[in-house]
Amino acid sequence: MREVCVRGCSIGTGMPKICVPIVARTMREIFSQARATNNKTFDIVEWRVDWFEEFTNPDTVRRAARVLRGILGETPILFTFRTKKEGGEADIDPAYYMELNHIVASEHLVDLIDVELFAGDDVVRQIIADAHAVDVPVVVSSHDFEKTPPHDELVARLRRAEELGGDILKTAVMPHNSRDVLDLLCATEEVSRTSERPVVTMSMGELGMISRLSGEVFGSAMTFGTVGYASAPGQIGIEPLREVLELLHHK
Ligand SMILES: O=C1C[C@@](O)(C(=O)O)C[C@@H](O)[C@@H]1O
Repeated sequence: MREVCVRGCSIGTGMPKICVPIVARTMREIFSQARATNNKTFDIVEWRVDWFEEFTNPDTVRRAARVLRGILGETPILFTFRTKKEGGEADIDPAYYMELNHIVASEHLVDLIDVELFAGDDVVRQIIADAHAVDVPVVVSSHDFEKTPPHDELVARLRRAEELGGDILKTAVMPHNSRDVLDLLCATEEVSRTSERPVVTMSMGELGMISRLSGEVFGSAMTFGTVGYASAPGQIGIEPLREVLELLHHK
């Protein structure tokens, strides 16, 4: 399916969906960042749990997820633990990575989960199997905060995410020149045209900002925008983001 639907939000059709990251260290910050999104127009919230200083306690994670749900209502929640080597704030033991994802998916505390492609095939397969058993779709993601790998490598990573069973295929990379941005856009166009799954890509930093705006043209189904707090370089506020997405929207 080229479309993934969560709480009525279709990822893979129409305008790219806007996802707002929550990058909070404490319960209080989770509360205030979530509240700040109320009355704003966007589609999905990504809870970047690697920022949460109590992520090692599953009960606190459960409690925080319930707080989020209480504030966000029907807004879909994407649960993401981003490890340091992929640009995140913390590292996690693979067994606990699997356990945490299993808890939030099987208890339906969130609507989508993110698993890192480079966590290793066995870990990725297990997390996907657990999530699919309870009908929770999985984003399989990869990141390079240093550079943009060559076109063929970008395509290979997205295809591998699909082979492993990912429902959404995602990659974020850092450009050093405009050619790198074009490579990312080319790979996005190619995979989105030929794969069975929605693709989400971004070229980071200021140079790559165009890729966060042009998803509908080149085949990226979701884009990350901020309500005050960015989780990666090059993200812009959701209001200007939405204006440009609407401008570029075609039926
Ligand atoms: O993987 C991604 C994409 C991202 O790195 C970006 O560049 O917008 C932001 C992260 O929060 C998210 O998990």
